[in-house]
Amino acid sequence: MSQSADPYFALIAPACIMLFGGLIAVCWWMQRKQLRSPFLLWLAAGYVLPAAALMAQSLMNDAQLGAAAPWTAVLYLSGGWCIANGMVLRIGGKGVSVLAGLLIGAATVSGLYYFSRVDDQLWIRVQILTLGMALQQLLAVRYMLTAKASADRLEKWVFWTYWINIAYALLRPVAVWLLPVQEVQEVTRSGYWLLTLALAVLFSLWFALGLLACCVRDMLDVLREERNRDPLTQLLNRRAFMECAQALMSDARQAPWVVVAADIDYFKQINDRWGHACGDQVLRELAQWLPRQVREKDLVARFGGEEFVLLLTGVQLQEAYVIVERMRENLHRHQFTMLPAGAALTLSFGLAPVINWESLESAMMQADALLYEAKNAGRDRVQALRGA
Ligand SMILES: Nc1nc2c(ncn2[C@@H]2O[C@H](COP(=O)(O)OP(=O)(O)OP(=O)(O)O)[C@@H](O)[C@H]2O)c(=O)[nH]1
Repeated sequence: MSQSADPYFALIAPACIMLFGGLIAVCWWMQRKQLRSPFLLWLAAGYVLPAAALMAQSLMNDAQLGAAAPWTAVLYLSGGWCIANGMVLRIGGKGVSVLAGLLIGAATVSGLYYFSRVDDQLWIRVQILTLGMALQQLLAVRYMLTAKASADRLEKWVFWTYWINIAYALLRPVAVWLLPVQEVQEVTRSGYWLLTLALAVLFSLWFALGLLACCVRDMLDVLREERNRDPLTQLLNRRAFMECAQALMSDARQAPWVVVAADIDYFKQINDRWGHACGDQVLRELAQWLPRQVREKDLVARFGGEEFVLLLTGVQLQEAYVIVERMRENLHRHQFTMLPAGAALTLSFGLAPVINWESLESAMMQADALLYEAKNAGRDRVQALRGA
């Protein structure tokens, strides 16, 4: 690299790697509030550190390369460890062993120190460093092999390109070794050498591209979730409820359906007596309790205030009435954490059958009207269409 006619030309590869590291760091910044996001910082470091080392080396002459070898190696090896750690955190692991990383690092740097200060051997240094980096990345393999295989194409891309990077890091020294060139200086100036180097950079960027695509996909998922969820309870909001209902009702095998309008009784008194924060906590807890009362394919949404809407799937109105009546009774026995023992919380319900997607809006209006009938009849009761 240092022998290049124009050393600044050699900065292109490390600049590209640095750019990818920077882009991954930007993804981390945008997702930093997500619990899982720190893995992105490790992956960004895994690109930035080796890129910095490669940049520095691109501007060095042979003597400087030898003198700086242990220091630049620390950057390369730390980068390899950061990538492995990021990969393990990404799949939900606790990270790779620091001790193993330090041991590999110490052994590699000692070898490099010897072959730069005691016996200056560029070729052996290159081999030792490549092996050290591959070993750092191999630390993630145990976790990756035990992780559940993902069916997602982007995840597969990231998984396999990681393997390709490790395999190539292990094979590259062998491939170069087989070259019929005796003098190391000739090797490092040969087109073949540069090709193997370019391939290493290419595989690494290919892997980073997959990672970035996953980051963008994850960000879009988060945005979609935020758009679809009620921020207080994390239940579906009205818009998402309608979207999900339309998708559900496009499958006639799921028919018939019943829409349920539910509203907390005297919720204002809870706010007034125990404070708005207590009211919020009651809403959150109720939002966790409601889905447990129905089946997984049923929809549960909060339309605002203390009003919830459910869409029960594959049930006649009579069956739905039994389900909701049981729900109403179960609620009497539920102790809300923020409410004093014995403080009752009740719901009033209105139920209306839904024939198809086109009739959902009118069924929701019927359920709403029935809910207010239930309120007027004394609350804590279930009101369904008479004669249905
Ligand atoms: N804590 C909290 N309160 C809310 C929220 N949204 C609406 N409320 C309150 O819910 C109360 C609803 O009051 P009302 O419409 O009179 O209904 P209610 O007291 O439940 O009486 P009925 O529905 O007639 O049984 C109001 O005091 C609102 O301020 C919320 O997100 N958090």
